[in-house]
Amino acid sequence: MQKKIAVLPGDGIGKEIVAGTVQVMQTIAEQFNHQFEFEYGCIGGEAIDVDGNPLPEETVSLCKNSDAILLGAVGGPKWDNNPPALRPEAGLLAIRKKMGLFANLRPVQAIPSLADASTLKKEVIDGVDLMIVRELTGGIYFGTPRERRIENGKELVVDTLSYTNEEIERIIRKAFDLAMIRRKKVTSVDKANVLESSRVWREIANNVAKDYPEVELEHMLVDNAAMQLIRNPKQFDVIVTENMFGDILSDEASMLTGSLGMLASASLSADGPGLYEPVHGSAPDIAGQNKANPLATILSAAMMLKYSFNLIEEGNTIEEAVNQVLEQGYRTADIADGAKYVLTTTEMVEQVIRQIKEIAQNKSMSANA
Ligand SMILES: NC(=O)C1=CN([C@@H]2O[C@H](COP(=O)(O)OP(=O)(O)OC[C@H]3O[C@@H](n4cnc5c(N)ncnc54)[C@H](O)[C@@H]3O)[C@@H](O)[C@H]2O)C=CC1
Ligand SMILES: CC(C)CC(=O)C(=O)O
Ligand SMILES: [Mg+2]
Repeated sequence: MQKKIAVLPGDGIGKEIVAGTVQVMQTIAEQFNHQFEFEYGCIGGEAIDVDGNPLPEETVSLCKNSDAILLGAVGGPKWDNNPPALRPEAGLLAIRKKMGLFANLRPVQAIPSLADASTLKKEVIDGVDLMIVRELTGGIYFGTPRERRIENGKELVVDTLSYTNEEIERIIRKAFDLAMIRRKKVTSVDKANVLESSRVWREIANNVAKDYPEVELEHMLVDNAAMQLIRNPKQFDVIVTENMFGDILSDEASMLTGSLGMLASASLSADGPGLYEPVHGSAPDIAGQNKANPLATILSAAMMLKYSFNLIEEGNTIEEAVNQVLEQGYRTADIADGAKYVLTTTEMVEQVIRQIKEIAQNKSMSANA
C-alpha cells in the first residue's frame, strides 16, 4: 500500500516524539511491504517564528493533499503572551476546523503492566476500557464573540459557547456508532442543570438514541463524571461530550493508564484525511531533554493505520509491541515507578522497533511453516 502522510511535529517535545513515531512507521512499512511517504509541515510556535502565522497556507494544502496527518504538539512559554491569533494553539484549532475534524476519539485502556505507575488503586483501574468521543470543532474554543471590551466604563471579557443542532447530532451519532461495535453503552456528559446548550445536547441525544435501540444511553453531569472516572471507571464504555469537557476529562482519564504520555487520539472528519496526535501538549518542562514518553504518539500512529488505512494487522502489531515492551519492564521517566530500566525517548523508540521486528518475523515464520 502506498500512502502519503503529512507530518507536523510542532513545538517542544512534539519534535522528539514525532521523530520516533516516523521511525516506527517506517519499520512497519518495511516489515509489511508498504510505502509511506512522509512530508513535513510547520504548525504552532515554530510556524509563527518562520512564517508569522501559526497555520501557514502551505501546511493546510499539504494536509489536504495527504492521506493522513501525524501531529506532535504545539505551544510553549515563548509565545504565551502573544495576541490570540498569534498563539501556537490557534494553529491547532484552525487545522481542526479547516479539515472538518469534528470527532476526536480518545481511547483509554488500562495497561496491566503499568498498574504501578498509576496513582490509583489496581482494583479500580484493572480492566478499564473506555472511549472518550470529544466534539472538536465547536463549543467555547471556537465561539464568537471572544473579546475584551469596555462596557459601562468597566472591562468585560467574553467567551461564547455555541453549537448548531447539526454539530451536536453528528458527534452523538458517531458515539452511538462506536458503541454498536463495543459494549453498547453511551454516557452523554453535559451540564444540563445550567447550560442551555447542554439541554439541547440532551434532547438530541435522546432523539438519536431512538435509532439505536440496542444501545443504553445515560446522561451524566460533567462534575459527577469527573468524580465517577476516578471512583469507578469500569462503568463507562463510550463517553460523548462537548469540546472543553472532553479536553479536561481526557487528561483526567489518562491517569487510568498511568500517564498522560500514554494516551493516543484520532481526529476524524466526515470524509477527508484523519489527524492523529497524542492527547498531551508540548511539555515545555521536559522539552529538549530526550525524556518524553513517545508511546502516546506511537499509539496514535497505530490508530492511523487502522482508522485511515484499514491496516488492522499493522496497527495491532504496534499495539502488541508497545504492550510487550512495557511487560518486559522498559519505562520512560513518567511511568518509571519501580522500573527495571528507565529509558530516554530514543531508547524507548528503539525497543518498540525491536519488538515490532520480532513480532513481524514470528508471524512470517508461522505463515511459512
Ligand atoms: N495538542 C496540543 O498541541 C496541546 C498543546 N498544549 C500546549 O502545551 C503547552 C504545555 O501545556 P501543559 O499544560 O504543560 O500540558 P502538557 O500536556 O504539555 O504537560 C502536562 C504535564 O505532563 C507531562 N507530559 C506531557 N506529555 C508527556 C510525555 N509524552 N511524556 C512525559 N511527560 C509528559 C509534562 O511534562 C507536564 O508535566 C502549552 O503551551 C499548552 O497550550 C496543551 C495541550 C495539548
Ligand atoms: C489547544 C487545546 C484545545 C489543545 C488541547 O488541550 C487538546 O486538544 O487536548
Ligand atoms: Mg487537552
